[in-house]
Amino acid sequence: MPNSHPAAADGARPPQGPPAPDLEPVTGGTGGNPVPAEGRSTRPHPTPTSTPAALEAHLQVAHPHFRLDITLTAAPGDVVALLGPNGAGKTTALRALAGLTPLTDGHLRLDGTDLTRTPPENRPVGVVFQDYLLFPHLTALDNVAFGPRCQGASKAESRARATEWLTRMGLADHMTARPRRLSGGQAQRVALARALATNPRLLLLDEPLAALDARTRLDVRAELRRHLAEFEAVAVLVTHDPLDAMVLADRLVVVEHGEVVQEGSPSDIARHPRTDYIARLVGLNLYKGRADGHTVRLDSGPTITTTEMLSGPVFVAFPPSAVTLFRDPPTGSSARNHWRCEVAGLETHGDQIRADLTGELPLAADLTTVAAAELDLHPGSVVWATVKATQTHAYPA
Ligand SMILES: Nc1ncnc2c1ncn2[C@@H]1O[C@H](COP(=O)(O)OP(=O)(O)OP(=O)(O)O)[C@@H](O)[C@H]1O
Repeated sequence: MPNSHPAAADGARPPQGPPAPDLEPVTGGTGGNPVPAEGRSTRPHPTPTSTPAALEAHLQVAHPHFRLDITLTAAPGDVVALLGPNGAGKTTALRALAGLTPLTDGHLRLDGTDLTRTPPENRPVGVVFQDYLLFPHLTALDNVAFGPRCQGASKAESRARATEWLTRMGLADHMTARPRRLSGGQAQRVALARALATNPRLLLLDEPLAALDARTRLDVRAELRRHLAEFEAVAVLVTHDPLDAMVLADRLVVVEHGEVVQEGSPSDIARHPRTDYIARLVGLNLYKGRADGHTVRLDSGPTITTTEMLSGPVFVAFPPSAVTLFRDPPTGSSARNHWRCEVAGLETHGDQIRADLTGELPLAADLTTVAAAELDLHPGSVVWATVKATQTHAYPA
């Protein structure tokens, strides 16, 4: 989130004021995105050495109290989502890709061209910022035409390209509207058109749907998915929202504490989470232990019976919906797994109640409001949690 950084220590900031619509063309340009005016140069884009877009980056950034060290690679047409908790370093990574935050070490290659030291305005990169950063005094058309114009296209050619992109985005009737007259979803599409109108080889999107209300978000998410599927170069998006990541991206890269903790397809990550953060994100209870046949002894002591036959270090996961709670120690239950727990908290989760349980095995359990009332659950209640072996999923750690 560019505007939430404690200090623009690297000199990157939103535009100080709108450019004149008939601005003299400046050669180069980061997707027509607002880059620091003082950083503009007249050098053209570096010429790619091969046609297909491919990202290969090792991003190392050292801030006073934070260190980012991640490797990112992407094939042409890939949509990669950087997912992670607050402060994980997602925005820092995105800004490093855009050249807005300099690398302390590492490299960035796009289509085989080394861009490590290329200033932002000379990178073939388009950025959609979280709050879009549209020029408030320019029409939608001029906002989008700004990028091609900066790249040296004539005024007529820039406007023609902007018209084409806005039409593709379903905004033909809003060409002359200024940003304040656009809805959130429309402004998002103008920002996307502005980034795409320069034919970027790398498209960066920072929390692209965060500024939208829930209803608009649903529509814009589906639209954005369509546009990203058509985009033939590399797209990297940053998000907190697992749904956005799963819907929009082919590959997720989960970042925690400035490092990549897991990457893979959305379904692989959902099935095999490797950290607590990811497990919570996809709504699973996750434990680490050592398997010996069908029994997994957790590092914290208790055992879980699973259907998989494994040996050595493993993860075991099961959803909160797989947990059944009893007030008394279960006797007739067919579940092989039962643990004594204490209710630490209760919260509404959709039309269910989610119980946060502590004890020999900390876990989350979902139950209906009727079941919660029958069990007379409240913080401090002692309950027995059971899970069938068939509801667990074990995989090598
Ligand atoms: N210019 C800067 N100077 C010093 N520290 C910075 C700077 N920019 C970011 N940081 C620090 O780097 C860390 C990572 O921040 P970053 O914004 O990249 O995280 P994030 O994953 O995008 O988080 P969020 O989801 O909250 O936006 C934070 O601790 C932040 O305070």
